[in-house]
Amino acid sequence: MKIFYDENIPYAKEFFSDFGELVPFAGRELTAEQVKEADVLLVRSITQVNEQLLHLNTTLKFVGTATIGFDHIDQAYLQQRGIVFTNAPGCNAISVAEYVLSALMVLVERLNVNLITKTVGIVGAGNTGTRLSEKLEALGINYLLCDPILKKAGDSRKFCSLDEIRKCDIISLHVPITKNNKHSTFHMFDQLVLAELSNKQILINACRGEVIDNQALLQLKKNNKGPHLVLDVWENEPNILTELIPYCQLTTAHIAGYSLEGKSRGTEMLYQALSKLLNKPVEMQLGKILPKAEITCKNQLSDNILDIVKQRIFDVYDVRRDDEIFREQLNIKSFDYLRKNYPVRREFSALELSAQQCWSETLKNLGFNVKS
Ligand SMILES: NC(=O)C1=CN([C@@H]2O[C@H](COP(=O)(O)OP(=O)(O)OC[C@H]3O[C@@H](n4cnc5c(N)ncnc54)[C@H](O)[C@@H]3O)[C@@H](O)[C@H]2O)C=CC1
Ligand SMILES: O=C(O)C(=O)[C@H](O)COP(=O)(O)O
Repeated sequence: MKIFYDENIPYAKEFFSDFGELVPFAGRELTAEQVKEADVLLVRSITQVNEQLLHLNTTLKFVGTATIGFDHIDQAYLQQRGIVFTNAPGCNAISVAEYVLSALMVLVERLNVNLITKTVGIVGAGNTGTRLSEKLEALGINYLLCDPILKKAGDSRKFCSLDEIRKCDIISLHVPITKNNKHSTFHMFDQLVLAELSNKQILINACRGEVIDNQALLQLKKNNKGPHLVLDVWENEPNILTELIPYCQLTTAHIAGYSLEGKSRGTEMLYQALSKLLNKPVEMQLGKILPKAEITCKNQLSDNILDIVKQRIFDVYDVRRDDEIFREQLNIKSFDYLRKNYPVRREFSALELSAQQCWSETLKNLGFNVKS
């Protein structure tokens, strides 16, 4: 069996060697000729999987993307060919939620904001939106959820409209990119919507770049208007609108979901799905492969709970590191290079803390590994 896998899939060898011959490929460069003998194709979000790629292949049985997003997959075509498809729902939801939290902690400092008095509007209450809401709840920060699809499906949580979200102090986007349906998200934040936002609000996009009209955003910012921006994702990646970068408070190369755990969970989920398809026992576990984290905790300088939480968050992940790399290196290295060579980042759960302090419960609820 020939298993073609994107070279950026972590632990592919560990998980898939027993299934057959492994053939790595560069995500944006895979051709129909190369993949024509594949039995299994494992991709990440940058490989377009469609008829154009697969028309020479007659052997493919399984396509897996080690990501939650599947806008790069022509599912109807795969179905028509009888090829089993799976994505990796939730694999990186914690990672994105921790990215957002780290960004909020930076902006609290920089803009002198009292988070406890603010409301965060979460658009999309799926895996990531939910993880984020849980972390905000742990901190006692008010939030609103907008997800008309889950509301209609009978989700018992309280939902609000997008109009209400637009009035929130902080808006964080966690929707898939969709076009031509009732709940399309393409340019959900277009010129008209963006123009309504004030320069006191914060807009965070860590889902898909096309949810915000980037040109309209740039024009607004050039006119000294519009919200504070945290942008992880961009229209037309990897050829992004670099003019927007100086107008962002924080800006990164689509790495919100790139914790080691987040990326590797995607691999593990594909391994589980392929094992099921081939009736093989699930013998490998990510927990046994992941290295022990090396995280240094800085001394906490305050007894204020939010300051303590902020320090522990930055100990594990300070988004300013990625923002600096992006601003300094994007002229020299490509967008894809920065993603491919992303430094190791761990999730809060990788930091073991003792439960002696009164704020331990808060840290535990945020996802830190608190031992009693
Ligand atoms: N920056 C990054 O590294 C990452 C980006 N993503 C992106 O974030 C998106 C969300 O991720 P997950 O929460 O894991 O996906 P998910 O599929 O679990 O949740 C998405 C939610 O959005 C809702 N939704 C769809 N259209 C909507 C609309 N018009 N208004 C409000 N809600 C709507 C859906 O009902 C669903 O509950 C992914 O589709 C992906 O494109 C995901 C992971 C990492
Ligand atoms: O899971 C998703 O959806 C994402 O956006 C991933 O973080 C994308 O990562 P790559 O597949 O582009 O490495």
